[in-house]
Amino acid sequence: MANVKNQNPNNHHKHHHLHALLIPYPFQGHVNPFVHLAIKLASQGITVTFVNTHYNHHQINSGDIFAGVRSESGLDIRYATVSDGLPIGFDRSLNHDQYQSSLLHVFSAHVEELVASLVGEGVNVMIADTFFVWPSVVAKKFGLVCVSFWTEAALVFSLYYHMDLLRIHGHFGAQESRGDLIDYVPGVKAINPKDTASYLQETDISSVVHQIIIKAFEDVKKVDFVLCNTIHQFENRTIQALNSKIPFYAIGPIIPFNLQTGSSVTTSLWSESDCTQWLDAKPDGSVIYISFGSYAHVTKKDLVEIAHGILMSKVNFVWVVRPDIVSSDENNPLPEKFESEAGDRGIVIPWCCQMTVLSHRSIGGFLTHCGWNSILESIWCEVPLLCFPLLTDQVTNRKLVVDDWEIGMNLCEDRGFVERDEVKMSIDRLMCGKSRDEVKEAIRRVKMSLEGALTNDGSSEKNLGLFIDGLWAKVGITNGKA
Ligand SMILES: O=c1ccn([C@@H]2O[C@H](COP(=O)(O)OP(=O)(O)O[C@H]3O[C@H](CO)[C@@H](O)[C@H](O)[C@H]3O)[C@@H](O)[C@H]2O)c(=O)[nH]1
Repeated sequence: MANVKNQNPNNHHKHHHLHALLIPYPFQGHVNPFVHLAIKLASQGITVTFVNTHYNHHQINSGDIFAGVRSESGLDIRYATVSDGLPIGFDRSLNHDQYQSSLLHVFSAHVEELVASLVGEGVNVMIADTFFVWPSVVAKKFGLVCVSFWTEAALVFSLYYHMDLLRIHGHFGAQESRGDLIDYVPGVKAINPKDTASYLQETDISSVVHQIIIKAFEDVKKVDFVLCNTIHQFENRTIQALNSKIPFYAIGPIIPFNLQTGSSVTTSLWSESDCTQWLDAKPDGSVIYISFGSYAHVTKKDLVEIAHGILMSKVNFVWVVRPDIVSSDENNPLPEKFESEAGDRGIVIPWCCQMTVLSHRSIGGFLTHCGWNSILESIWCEVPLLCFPLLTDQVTNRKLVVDDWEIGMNLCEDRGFVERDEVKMSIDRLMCGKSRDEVKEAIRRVKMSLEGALTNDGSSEKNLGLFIDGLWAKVGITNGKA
């Protein structure tokens, strides 16, 4: 299995034992990197207990998701489930705010019960998603070292971390937000407020998501370590500045490499369609892959414009149209004759194994909502991006991809206005325009940085080592062994 190393027999800490409890925010874009972090840590000889919610466990429908990895590679990864506070049949997509409220107010009580039952098994570290509002409290209660895992870019972390500064300057939480550049956040080069996470741009900051973010970023100031799914080379200054406040380790990219070598952990919350045979029949680089991730909704109006733009462009496509992409009570959001008009040029599927699709030789572009995992996976597969950010960090990720790294293009210049002619033109530009070669070249360079970070003396591998040393030191102290 790629990226999985054997336990190091010379580990100078062999007399102790680390056992980490990993608790992802229960969304696909968080579960995926947590699963691969679990494998990474277990490959370093750490015992891991991975926690899925009952609901996600039920959706994944594959029993103990680590059974295969355990038997093939002997990694000590255990699996536990916990209630998110709602019945399994509850429609979490349709009732987003109730779901988030349950995670905000109820989830920690269930987590505490689980942790209480596991401390007897030697759990001494908790690695929880930064979006949770309770990690430092729960960790303290059970005497665990507390680690926060941030599954987005360090830039986004830094802006949330400095919300108080943004507030003082009137860039967050003001009745009328300022439009001038934000040029005072340590380690962050001047940024247009329009490029910050959508939640930072909203004037009403009383929503449940705002309550979560505000509380979560108070809590993260009390944890022992932060891990981030980025690389030093991408966000050097931002990471350095954060490091002066909190031990912050860039250990990315954490993506499903194992899919390329056959051994895998099932994480998909929807069942996957296999389109490999269809892709096999298409010429190299001729297909655009389209997906808007697992979380965001798209309006029917925008979806219809995109559909027409795709038809007009004449390129081949694979389009993931999640069953709830508009809303789970809207069954068929695409224009009536879309699939028949597309004919053999394209397929529409509810979900797929994204890494398998992206790494197929026929894929030449990715129309994406700019979820952070999608960006890392696309870079890894050297697939240029067409950006259609919808909300949250996706807005900032677009800036990184298009303006800073130049590895992608905008779908629409005005984010609020999607129009079929512009969609067609953008798809054509990405797939066969003059600037395509430059974008391809840039993405190759960025991919090299990602690869470099993962070599033995690469920055992410070094940071992982430093983090684990830090864990040992902390566990030693909390165990009174120093
Ligand atoms: O058909 C599909 C579509 C997606 N994926 C996978 O699902 C994950 C999606 O993650 P991401 O691209 O980050 O998007 P979201 O699901 O939208 O993720 C949420 O979480 C991310 C960070 O954790 C944020 O960057 C996003 O904005 C937020 O919406 C990726 O690993 C994809 O490989 C599949 O396997 N099959």
